[in-house]
This record gives sequence, structure tokens and C-alpha cells, in this order.
Amino acid sequence: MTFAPGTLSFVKYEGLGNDFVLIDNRTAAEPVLSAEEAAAVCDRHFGVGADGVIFLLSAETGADFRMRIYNNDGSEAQMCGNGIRCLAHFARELGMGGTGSGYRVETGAGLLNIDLLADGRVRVDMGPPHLLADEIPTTLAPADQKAVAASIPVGGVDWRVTCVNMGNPHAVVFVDELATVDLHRFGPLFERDRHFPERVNTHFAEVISPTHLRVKAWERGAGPTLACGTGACAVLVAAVLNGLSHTEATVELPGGPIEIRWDGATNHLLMTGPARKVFSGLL
Ligand SMILES: N[C@@H](CCC[C@H](N)C(=O)O)C(=O)O
Repeated sequence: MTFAPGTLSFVKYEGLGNDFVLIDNRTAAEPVLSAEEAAAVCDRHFGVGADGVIFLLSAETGADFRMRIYNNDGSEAQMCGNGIRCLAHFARELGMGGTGSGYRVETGAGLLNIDLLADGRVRVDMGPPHLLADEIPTTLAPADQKAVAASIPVGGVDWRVTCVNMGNPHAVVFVDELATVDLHRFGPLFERDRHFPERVNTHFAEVISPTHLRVKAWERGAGPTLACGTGACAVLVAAVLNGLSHTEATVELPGGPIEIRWDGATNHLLMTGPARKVFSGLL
């Protein structure tokens, strides 16, 4: 720990119930908390309680700032959709000047543009989806091919899974009735299945209509969360690839709805949703 107890300030934010401890880390090049400390802070009984810790760092390549995230098990992820919306409001709260009505952010998924909308929501250009098995990564298809509706036996059930990387890896499974899926049984089995060498975020999805998808997520390194922004993008992409939805849809998560559009001109995913400050404190 590189700070005296009771001196490191944090702000707690949530995006659709996916909650984070946010730290202004601009005075140091590396996160001020180790992976173990981040996991301890996330503990819901002995810590602040959160799905992850997100650090706002100075940019390295001329963007407005840089983002790094630890899941609540202490593993580092490349990107977080709900978290980056929270970070947009946090940067505004810190009085940071930006680019136009938002910011340009360096993430593990590349340079992303975020916009604070007049109604308080945040729109994020999440970049393009990566679909080749090698890019996920998964061994469910040959390295240079997509894993779309690929067969995978998990927990004694033969599932059909579509894999999408949004900076981080996602497996999407379409089911007839979401209510019947035992998330706590199958989520951990998918996360550590041998076909996903970097583990995987898993989403069970029901198609309500071509513009309305309902989803439950089991996140890599965080377990069941109320929402996953990168996952919502992955679900829309998987739905389009399987001929199940339009390129623009509302993705309904346990924490609320989020709007996702797969833009044909740029091949980028656009995510629009809320972010809210909950409280602040000192660690
Ligand atoms: N909740 C996030 C994703 C956080 C990272 C994920 N658990 C991973 O390890 O890839 C989101 O909103 O995108």
C-alpha cells in the first residue's frame, strides 16, 4: 500500500447496478492499489463492496486520460463498459477538460470516445467487435474463423455458444427461457472451461423481439453482476450473427436497460446508458 491509512479518497459509482470504486490515480503511473488490495476493497463484507476498482490515470498517448480496471477477484480486465460511463462522470466531477462534450480514453481495448449527453446518460463508442477464434481467445473454432453457434458441452449440457471480443472475451448463449437458467451453476463452469484460455464472461440471452434482448451475466473475475456493458455489446453482435436481432436493440439486464447499436458504416458498437455517483470516502 503506497498511502497512509485514511488518506486515499475514492468515489463509489454504479452503472445499472454494476458498481465500482473509482480512484483518481493521476499522480502515479501505476495503480496505487495492488491486485490484492483492490480485491479487499471490493469485498462486500470486509471492504467497501464493489464489482471492481477503476483507476483514472494520466494519458500516455495524448488522450484525455487512461483507464485501468481490476475485477473483484483482483484480476485485471482490458475494458469495462459500465465502468467507463462512470469514469466519464468522475472526470467531469474532477473538473477535467475534455474533447468536445466528452473525453478520449486509453483502455485495454484501444482509444475510445465517450460523450456526456444532456440527459445525464453517457454514449460510448466501444470500437469494433473482434470475432476470430484467435482474437477471443477460444479453441472452439480454427484460429482464423468465427465461433458462431459452436457446440460446447458444459456441466453435462450441450450448449450453442457465439464468441465475441470487445477488448475482453465474451461467450453468448441464446436460450428459450432465461428464467430457467441456473446462472450460479453454469456461469463458473463456462468461466473456467478449457476452451477459453483467458477465462470468459458468459451471457445467457433470451430474444424477446428483434429489438429487445434479455440477459443474465456471469462475469470473469466478478461472478454474477447486475449488468455488463461490454457484454451487452457482445450479445447484440451475437444476436445479429445468428439472425436473431436488428443491429440496434435494447438489452435488458437485471440492473436495467441499455441501448446498443452496431453501426454499419464504422463497424463500431455504440453503447448508451446511465452512470450514477453513490457515495465518496477515504480508504
Ligand atoms: N462489467 C464490465 C466488464 C468488467 C470486466 C470483465 N469482468 C472481464 O474480466 O473481462 C462491463 O460493464 O463491461
